[in-house]
Amino acid sequence: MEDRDTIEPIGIPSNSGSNNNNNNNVNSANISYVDSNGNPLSYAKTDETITSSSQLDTERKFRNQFNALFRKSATYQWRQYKTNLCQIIIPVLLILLLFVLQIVVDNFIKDQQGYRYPPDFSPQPSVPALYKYNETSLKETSSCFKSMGTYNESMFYLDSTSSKLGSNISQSIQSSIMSKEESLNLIFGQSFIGRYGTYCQDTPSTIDPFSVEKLDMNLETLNDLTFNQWKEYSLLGGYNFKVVDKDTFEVSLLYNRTLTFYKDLPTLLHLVSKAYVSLTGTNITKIIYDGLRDFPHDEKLVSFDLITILGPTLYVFIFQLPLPVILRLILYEKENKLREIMKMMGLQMKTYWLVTYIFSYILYFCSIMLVWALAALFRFKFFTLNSGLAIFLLIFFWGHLLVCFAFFLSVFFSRSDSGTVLGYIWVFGTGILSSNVIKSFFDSKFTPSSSIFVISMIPSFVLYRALSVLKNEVAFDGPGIQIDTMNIDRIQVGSILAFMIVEAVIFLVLALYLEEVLPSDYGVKRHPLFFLQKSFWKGKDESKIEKVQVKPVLEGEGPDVQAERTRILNLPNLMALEVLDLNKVYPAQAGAPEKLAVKSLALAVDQGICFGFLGPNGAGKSTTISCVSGLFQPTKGTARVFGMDIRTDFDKISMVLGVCPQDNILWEDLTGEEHLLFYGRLKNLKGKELETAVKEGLKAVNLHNESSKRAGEYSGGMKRRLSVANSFMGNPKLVCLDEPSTGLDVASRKQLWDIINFYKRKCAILLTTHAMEEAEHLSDRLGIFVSGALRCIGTTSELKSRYGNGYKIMISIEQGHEEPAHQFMMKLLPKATVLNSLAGITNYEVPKEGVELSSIFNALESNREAIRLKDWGISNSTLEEVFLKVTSDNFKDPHQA
Ligand SMILES: Nc1ncnc2c1ncn2[C@@H]1O[C@H](COP(=O)(O)OP(=O)(O)OP(=O)(O)O)[C@@H](O)[C@H]1O
Repeated sequence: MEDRDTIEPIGIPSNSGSNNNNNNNVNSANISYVDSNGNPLSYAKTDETITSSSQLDTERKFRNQFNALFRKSATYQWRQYKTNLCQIIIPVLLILLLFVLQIVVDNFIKDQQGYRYPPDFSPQPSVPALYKYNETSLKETSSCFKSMGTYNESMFYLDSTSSKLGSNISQSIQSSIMSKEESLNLIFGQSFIGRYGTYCQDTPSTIDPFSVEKLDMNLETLNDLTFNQWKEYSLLGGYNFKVVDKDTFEVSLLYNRTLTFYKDLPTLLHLVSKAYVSLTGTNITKIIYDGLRDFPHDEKLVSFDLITILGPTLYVFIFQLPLPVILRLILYEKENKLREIMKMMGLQMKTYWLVTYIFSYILYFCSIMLVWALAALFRFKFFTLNSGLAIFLLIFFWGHLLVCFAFFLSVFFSRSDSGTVLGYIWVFGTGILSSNVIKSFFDSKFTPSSSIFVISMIPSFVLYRALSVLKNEVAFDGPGIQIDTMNIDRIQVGSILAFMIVEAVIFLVLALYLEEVLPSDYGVKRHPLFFLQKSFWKGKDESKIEKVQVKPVLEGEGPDVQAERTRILNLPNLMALEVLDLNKVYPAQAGAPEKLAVKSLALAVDQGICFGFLGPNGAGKSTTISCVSGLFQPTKGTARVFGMDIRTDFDKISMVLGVCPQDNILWEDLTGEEHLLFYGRLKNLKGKELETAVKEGLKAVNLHNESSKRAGEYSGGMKRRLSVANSFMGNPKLVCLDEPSTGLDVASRKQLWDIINFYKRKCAILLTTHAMEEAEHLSDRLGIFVSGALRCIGTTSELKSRYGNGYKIMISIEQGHEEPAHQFMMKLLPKATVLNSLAGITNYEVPKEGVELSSIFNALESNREAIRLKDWGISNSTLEEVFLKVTSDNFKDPHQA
């Protein structure tokens, strides 16, 4: 292992002779940025010198990155099988529930003998006239009519399309009424209603429904005619006038349920009462609507199609259920900064979004296809009568809208829990709203198309619209949507799908845009109008980028920090990292004012060395690393990695950057090996090279025996070692290690040091630590931070000699002889001061200047007996002392002029 005290810059630093100078007399002139030959100082200790960034492999290859991310996501999703299974099983359970409910309802109906549909008319309908419709019954008409109950009045039949309308009809009927015939019956065809009235117009009042010709046929013929022809002639309804005279008007109404869905009942009632009023004048005393009855129709079992009725309400939940799952998938990586670390290590965001899209869609698609298969198996009319193409198109396009909408929502959340909860609230909230409120807008003929348009802008509502169209077409024995009816006025599948596509595109664009510009905890954000900037479309114009020139002098900085500034202005060769007057201000947050975390930081890290960042908590070390690694955008100033600017070339930089952040950023469900494979692939490794790199990486951090264990099952120290191994994958040229040894036991820490020492020379390392021993052991150069600024910079020995307090001498004296021994020491070293004295052991501090170690050694050894000296020792200043001194509140740089 290297002795850090022997590491000096290449060339002879001009302060190297200052070790023996009196600290208080050292001034800025003693610390220089040039060697004895006047060349700028270089500390580089690399195996392979890089002279231009073009020598580096900075290309982000889409194929490799897609492969890396796809494999990682596939493995991750596979491990998430419990969540994914739930996602699939819940809709399946809902379908099963619906199926079971239908069975229960069917059984209930079967048990309720005498129950007839529809049940909720008032007054209650009379028993419908039933035809036992079959070949035999048609032939044996007389027996058929027996089943028609008490219906035995004569009827009048009218259809305006028939030639039976005549000018003398009115009189004929009028006279029939006036002659108090027992009963009159009229049947109207659809064209009659269509011609004379609709619900909202006044026209019905002008109609005289008695202007009909009395049909000369008996009841049987009439019923036969009604039964066999109501479909053909589109008969809407009829009247059975039971009592019609000047005082009383009693009528019952016949309706054609199949044709009108009861919609025309009010019109029919309105027509007849108006006609009666106009016929008889105003002296009516009684109008009795005696009842309703169905047209004669085929005998069939009364059924209640619960599945079709409840379908859209339930399907709107089922089709939306993947939303919270997708949100969780996206927000897990966002919350745990996994997305940011992938970005820092080179991942292109377009690849990230593409792969996330594919996986989200697959999740959705699998679950919905299973629902479809199951519902078809159970013969749900919604899925069996409607055209398969219409259902597929709905599933296909809704999936895209759902995923894009999830992307959009994810922008506004940083925690996966809150996003998932909102997802569920959204699914159930909009589901309930759809079937209770929105339904009436879609069902009503009077909702303006502009309102339909606005409502359909909400994804859940456009889904409901599509589902209810499909449902309407199968309800009441409808034939379902077929390919040739998909775009008819009532259905408009095309326009609904178009809505979905347009919305999907809008939400996707909005999501990607907001991700770029919306302030968030991490990441570099763009100007809100970035898309108007030329550079967005045509690439960056280097000449337009503000040049950052390091200030040669900054007031209040010590001479070594200033010398570093001058060195940056006269760099000897390409640096692994140049930090150029970097400032970072954290904006004010609730209750807390804005914080200047890094102040005009200027330093350079040579190739192949380890540069240590020391400083108390909150000094700005992590912030500096975060700016260099692209987690935060600097407020002012910049940094260059191998000459590439972090403001403009981060895409390239990320390919030669390795980052081990302060927290372990890992996928709990991926193994150590899978982590390394992912980062290796991301950095363009493949085949044997990748395999070897993974093996070596795992061995280096001593995880080779735990390589197939999931990161979530690792101990804290193992996770830390894996984070370090991740950062060194793929031959990075600059590695940022933020407190890598936190939480490691002594053995692991020593092992980590070996790793860092192993990688040194292959790449430059930026190391923050609170362990002085570690800093001393690993760092070729050190900078001590206080309150966001560098207070001193240099090699360990330089710092010790500049800021150390001198030698420490310890003597151990036999009991009772302490005083003469102390007198002896003060005579030998008049400038010595006692640090502490206890139980015969006294510690002295002696300034270095004017002290010769050999003379102290000789004096103590030759007087061992005389002063009753049991033991003694001498040591240099420690880095810890330097640190405590430099970071103390009342520190005044003794070298400052
Ligand atoms: N996201 C943030 N928002 C606001 N202020 C922040 C944020 N992160 C850090 N700070 C503040 O910036 C200052 C520098 O913090 P930073 O984490 O860089 O210090 P550090 O030297 O790394 O400390 P430590 O040794 O404890 O990790 C601190 O005062 C801290 O409170």
